[in-house]
Amino acid sequence: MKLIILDRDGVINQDSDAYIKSLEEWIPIPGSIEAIAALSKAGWTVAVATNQSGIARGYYPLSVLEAMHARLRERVAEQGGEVGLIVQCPHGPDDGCDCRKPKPGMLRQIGAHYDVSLAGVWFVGDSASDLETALAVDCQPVLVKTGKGERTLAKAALPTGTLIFDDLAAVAARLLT
Ligand SMILES: O=P(O)(O)OC[C@@H](O)[C@H]1O[C@@H](OP(=O)(O)O)[C@@H](O)[C@@H](O)[C@@H]1O
Ligand SMILES: [Mg+2]
Ligand SMILES: [Zn+2]
Repeated sequence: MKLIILDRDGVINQDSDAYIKSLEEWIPIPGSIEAIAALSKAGWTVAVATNQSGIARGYYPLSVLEAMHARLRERVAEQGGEVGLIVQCPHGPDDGCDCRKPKPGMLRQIGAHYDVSLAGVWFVGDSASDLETALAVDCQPVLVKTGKGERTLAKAALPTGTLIFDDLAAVAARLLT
């Protein structure tokens, strides 16, 4: 099974240090919707694993988060593709949950959902915690320079073997060649 797992904010849509708090603030990164559609039309299953501590912080309700994910599915479907399982962690940093990245609970949930091994599965993120999450379950860490990606690159050495791309469109182009 061709499975790829994406972080959301900073990879699929623009991110903000003030969180993405409304449907209006949910703005796809140029090329990302098309990349997801192209991958899915080529037989890839595209899943999403996203921290959403804004829920626990009371910045936006679950209904707004669900509206954002419905919009994502809508936009990809308009391009003839589809989005697979979207898993979110609504908890805060102090809630001690098992799903908040860099804990790998969401990736494990995706692997179990599709009944596949996560070994070598590309996990595409923009932050260091995404890369850490990938390593925890033997996924292939992939960094994009969108969102917080440039900051992640500048901050510290990346895990050995991390693949680096400008954006999700470049990730898809590599996988589809
Ligand atoms: O990149 P993903 O996982 O899809 O989502 C990240 C968001 O949940 C938010 O995560 C927050 O981190 P804290 O949750 O406050 O540590 C901040 O980094 C925000 O800028 C960001 O929008
Ligand atoms: Mg992110
Ligand atoms: Zn959680």
